[in-house]
Parts: sequence; structure tokens; C-alpha cells
Amino acid sequence: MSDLITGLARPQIVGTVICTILMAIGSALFHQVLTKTPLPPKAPKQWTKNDWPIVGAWRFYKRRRDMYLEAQRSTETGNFSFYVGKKLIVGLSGSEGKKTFFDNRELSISQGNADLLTGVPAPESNEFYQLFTKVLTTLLRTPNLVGVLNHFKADSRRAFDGLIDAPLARRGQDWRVMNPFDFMQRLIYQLTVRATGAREVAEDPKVLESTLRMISEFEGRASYTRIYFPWLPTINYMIQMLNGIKMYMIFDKIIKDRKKSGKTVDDPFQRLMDDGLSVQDIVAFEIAALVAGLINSTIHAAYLPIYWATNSECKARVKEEVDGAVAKYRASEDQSPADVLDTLSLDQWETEFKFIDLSLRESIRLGQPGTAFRKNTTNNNIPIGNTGEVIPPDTYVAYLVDNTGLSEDIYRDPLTFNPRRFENNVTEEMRQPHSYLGWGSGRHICLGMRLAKLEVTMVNAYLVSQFDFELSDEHGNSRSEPLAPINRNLHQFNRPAEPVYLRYRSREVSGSSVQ
Ligand code: HEM
Repeated sequence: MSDLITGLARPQIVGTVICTILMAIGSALFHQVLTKTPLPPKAPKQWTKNDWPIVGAWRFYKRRRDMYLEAQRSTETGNFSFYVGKKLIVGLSGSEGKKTFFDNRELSISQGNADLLTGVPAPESNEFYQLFTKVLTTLLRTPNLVGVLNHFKADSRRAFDGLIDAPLARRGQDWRVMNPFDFMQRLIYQLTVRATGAREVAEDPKVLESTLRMISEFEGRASYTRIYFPWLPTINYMIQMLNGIKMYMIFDKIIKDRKKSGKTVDDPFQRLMDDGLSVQDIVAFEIAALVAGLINSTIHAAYLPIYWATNSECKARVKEEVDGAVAKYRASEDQSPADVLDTLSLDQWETEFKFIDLSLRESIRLGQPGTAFRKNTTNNNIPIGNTGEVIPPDTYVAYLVDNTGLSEDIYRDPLTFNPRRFENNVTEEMRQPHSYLGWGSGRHICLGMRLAKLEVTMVNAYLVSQFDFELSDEHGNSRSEPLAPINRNLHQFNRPAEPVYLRYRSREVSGSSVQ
């Protein structure tokens, strides 16, 4: 083996290998240039400002919103075409563009996402997409959610007990400090595994941690280079593949162990096995569901207490709501607030926390940078409403979500966090179709919405029932400077660039516990 390695390391051989790789890349680039199709007739006007040869519109991945707004302003209809590598993308805007994007049944969401959202392993084939959505929908029905509810409560209790046991921020103080994004990520991930996966993962801290790291990497190691050059084996892509193999081995082992021992486990994973799904389909389902479940739910679960901590009216309102539910369902005086929450049914979790729900709705409206994608997979032009323009066959479509979520025509003072806007002051514009895109709109509504709402509500109700919290630095010093604004050029919502901390203390200690 060592001879082989020394042999391969010889300068001539290294040189030959490098030359071969460079020639392969060179000829692929040449092919890319030669085979780029010209703009089809009737496609919206092409936007080429700042384009690079071969690559095309690099700003779409570097400064997406800036490029999009500039391009849409440059055309009469607000629609425009551009190339990313060889891929033709039509950017839609305006009412006709928006209606086409969200209502047209011939535009494929799975193909659009698979090709343009690298990092998120969107189901590539239509058959798998059908299977994925069918299984997810079944798992998130009432009987299955009721089945995992006690695990949700127990996991949440354990996580919050851990917060109580954490060391004090400073001697002589009663504050402790957490990074809400780290805390929520671990807990939300565990709950999502409970709802869609295997107990062997949810209940083994080591496996939970290692799979969480791999699932986070699917998103964190997005390789935009591969969107331009799908054939390029980038390092990030290789790491994603490696993580895919490791996840496969973990799930394959669980399946084999269960089969060998003849043991059946009462969890969603067993349901997939009993339904006869292949190992490949189970693994692909688990990865897709866990990635979809992790990204948005975690970030919003962590942002809610941050928003509340910076807005005294909201903080008072959420406390009132949670304390009200605790008082309403308390069966005996010796029950702690968390004990009471442990007794709530699925229906009570889904109906008693309206302000948390409104806060989530508002957090999503504010935290939805980037574009949604579709692809015209038919052989026909798809008309863009009555504009006279079309989406040609084999073309991708994008819609900048901020065009709606931050529209001053729909939302007054759109950059302010104000959950009450959905409660009172609902304007005529807010009642129009496609005026809120937070959970999707038209033909594609989020299939995980019920799970996400349940998770975010539950973890935040446990938090508010037990703790006072404020923004702080990592040492527990109160923080007064405002958070940096959300980077609207992001492709999707993420943690703030600078870490944000919450200091917290038990409400029993501070004397503000619900009586
Ligand atoms: C706060 C958390 C979440 C937010 C804000 C969110 C948001 C969205 C949005 C905006 C869409 C539509 C995308 C488009 O039109 O292109 C969508 C679709 C989808 N979401 Fe979520 N989502 C969340 C959580 C989840 C979870 C937990 C899961 C699953 C475990 C999930 C699974 C899906 C799926 C499968 C679709 C595609 C639906 C279809 O193809 O019709 N989401 N989500």
C-alpha cells in the first residue's frame, strides 16, 4: 500500500493527473459555452448586467435581492430572463408573474428546488417526490402526532431542566446564558426525529448529535459552484455525499438490528419499514424530512424569544397567554407550570397559544429572504398571465419573496416585528390571494406546517412558563444595542451573522412565576 502511495506521489504522475483534470474541466467549460441555448422567442427580456462569461449571472448567488430588484425594474412587466451557467431562469414579479408562479399547475417545485437550491437534498425524481410528500403527510396526521406528543413533552422538559442545571453566568448573579440558536436547534431536531424518524436516533445523545451535525452540513455546505457546473465534484459536494453514505449506514443498521431481533418499535421509522419502503427510500425520506424540518423551524423557534425580549408589549402578551393557559388547565396547586403543560392535549397545544402563532407568522414574514423556485418541465411555453411573455420549456422560474413579504402596499411599516398586524388592522391588501407567502401559497403549501407550529409553540411555551429572559452578551451582561438587520441578500433565513445570547433565570427565583 505504501509503495502504491509513494509511486503515485512521483512528480511526473502528479503532473499528469493535474493536467488530465485541468483538460477535463477545460473541455467541460468549452462544451458549456458551445451548448448554451440562445434566449427563446417570447421569453422575458434578458438581463445581462454584471454577467460573467460562461458563468452568467453570478450576482444571483452573491447578491440575489439586489440583482433581482434591479433587473425587475429594468423591464416593463417586471419579468426578466438570465442565465446561471447553462440554465435559463425567468424572474417573475408583478401580479401576473406572481399568479403564474403560485397557481400554474405545470410548474414543478421539486425540479426547481433540486437544481437551484444546492445543499438541500430536494427529491430529484418525481416518483420519489410523490412518495416523500405522501409519507410526510401521513406521519403528520392527528393519530401519529398524538402518538409522539408525550415524547415531545418529555424531551422538552429534559432540555429545559438542563437549562436550570447550567452554571451561573457570574458568581453572585442569578442569570444563566444560552445561545438560543444552539439550544433550539438541538431540541427541534430531536422533536423532528420523534415525528419522522427512529427512537434509536432520538434517544441516543451521541447518534442524535452526529446526525444533527450531518443534517446541518447538508445546508451549510451548499455548493453554488455545482449549480453553475453540475458536473464539478466540489469538496462541499463530496462532503455531502460522504454524509449521505454515513446516514445510510446508520439507518441501514437500525433496520437490520430491528429485523434481526424481531423487535418492532412504536415509532414513525417502524411505520416506514412496515409499509415496505426500500432502505434507499427510507434513508432518502429521513434526510429530506430532517433537513426540511431543521432549517426554518429552528431559526424561527430561536428568533421568537429574541423578538419578545426586545419588545416589552409582546413579552407581556406572550407571558399573559402562557400563564393564562397554565392557570386554566392547572388541576392541583402543587403542579408547576411545566407540569401543567405536560398535561395538554394535541388539540390544546394547537388552539391555546394564538399569540405565539401570530409571532411565528410575523417572524416568518420578516425572515424570508431569497427566492422560491419552479421549473417548466413540459414541452410547451407557459404564458405569464396576459403579459404576452412566456416561460419556455425546460426553463426555471424564480420569485423574490420579499416582493410580497416586505411590500409596503400590503404591510404597513413592513420591517417592524408586529404580530398584532394579523389580528387587528388586517387591510384589504392582506386579504388578497398570495399576500402572505410564509407557509407557501397557491398550489404548494408547506406540508410540515403543522409539525413546525407544534414544535415552535411547545418549546416557547415551556420557555416562557419557566423563565424570564433578556438579550445579553455571552457573559450575561445585559445588551441594549439593537440586533443587526437581517441580510436580505441571503438565499434563506439563517442565524444572525453575529452570535446573539439570551440570559435567563427561573421565574420562581425572580418571583414572577404564575400563581
Ligand atoms: C417554520 C418552519 C417552516 C417554514 C417557514 C416553512 C415554509 C415553507 C414554504 C414557504 C414552502 C413553500 C415553498 C415554495 O413555494 O417554493 C414550504 C414547502 C414545504 N415544506 Fe415547509 N416550512 C417550515 C417547516 C417545514 C417542516 C418542519 C417540514 C417537514 C418536516 C416542511 C416540509 C415542506 C415540504 C415537503 C414542502 C413542499 C410542499 C409542496 O411541494 O407542495 N416544512 N415550506
